[in-house]
Amino acid sequence: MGPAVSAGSVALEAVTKRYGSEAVVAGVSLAIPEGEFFTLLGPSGSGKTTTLSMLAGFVVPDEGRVVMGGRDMTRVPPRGRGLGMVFQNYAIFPHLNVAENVAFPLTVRGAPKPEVTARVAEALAMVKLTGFEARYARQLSGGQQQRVALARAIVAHPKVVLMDEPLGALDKNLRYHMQVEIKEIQRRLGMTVIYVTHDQEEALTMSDRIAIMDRGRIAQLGPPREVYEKPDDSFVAAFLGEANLLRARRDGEVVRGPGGAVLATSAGTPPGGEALLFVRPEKVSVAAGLAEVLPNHLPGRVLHASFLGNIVRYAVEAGDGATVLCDAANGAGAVLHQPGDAVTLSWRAEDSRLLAG
Ligand SMILES: Nc1ncnc2c1ncn2[C@@H]1O[C@H](COP(=O)(O)OP(=O)(O)OP(=O)(O)O)[C@@H](O)[C@H]1O
Repeated sequence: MGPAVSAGSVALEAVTKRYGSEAVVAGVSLAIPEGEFFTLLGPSGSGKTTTLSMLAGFVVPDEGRVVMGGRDMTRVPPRGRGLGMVFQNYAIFPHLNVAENVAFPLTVRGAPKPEVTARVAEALAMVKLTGFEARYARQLSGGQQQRVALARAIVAHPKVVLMDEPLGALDKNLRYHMQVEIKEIQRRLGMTVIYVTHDQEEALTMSDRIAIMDRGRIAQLGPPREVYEKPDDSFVAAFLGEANLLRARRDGEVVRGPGGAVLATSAGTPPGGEALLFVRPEKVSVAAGLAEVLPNHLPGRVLHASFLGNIVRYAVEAGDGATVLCDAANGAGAVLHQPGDAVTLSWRAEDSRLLAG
């Protein structure tokens, strides 16, 4: 006997999908343990939906295997996979009321009526739609319709739920509420959720791990904080939030940045002399005046100051035409620098990384 395989585990093994000669998913391998909230994040066209569709069974890979709960599912049709699904355009049925919509996955397989009634009530309670049983889609807000879709996805207690931009059509506040609700339901039921989004904040707040996709491949995979703070390359750094990527070069033992300033970094050793120094805007502090030039101190001049409420974002010219973005918290007693002011930028070595140029 091999090791026990949890029913909710999901794996892709070297999966490739081509349309014509183009591989839109190119040799992707993933192993997702049961109960994980796993997100595929990436720009438009990077292969997220195609990857999810291969998990769902709507698309059959040209190469590789799809494995669920230890079973090869590569050629099993969607119905046979026992998954819950919430897709942005997988709308609820207009001719069925809320209770009938939610009951659908159970009624198609002929579940006994008392069980259907009990499960529908339970699922509607979870998405906070008790009392809405008799309504139709046209009598529901966008957020309520998405909740119905969510209730329908979980009603049969699937081990794995796939979600493709389920909150894409909702406004910001509603989106936030639904994010919290989805997370809560996922934890409560111990479901594996595989989630597709191109919204970086959503990915960061909801996920246990994120795979960042770039042109059909996984550029980086890890917990939110790791991919945000320790990007492996400039694509990941720039895609996930704001990033300063300053031209830098190795000069013997030291790294020099804009204006020849000596910069210490914690990690990253690209082979060549040319490199990019990565540091997030919120890790850069801005002080008035010109300080002594030490490692990780750059003299500069404020180009713009954008007041965003809780933070002030500065664009600072820092020599050799480099512009550095710095986010300063608008906390108690915060001093606002003005365009034209001479300032000194600084950050901790461990908050910066040297990436391939
Ligand atoms: N049926 C198809 N025939 C041909 N090309 C396709 C087909 N489906 C997807 N593609 C192409 O595959 C690439 C990946 O598409 P996919 O929908 O997986 O990307 P995505 O990352 O989900 O993008 P988005 O965020 O825009 O939904 C795109 O270039 C797309 O045009």
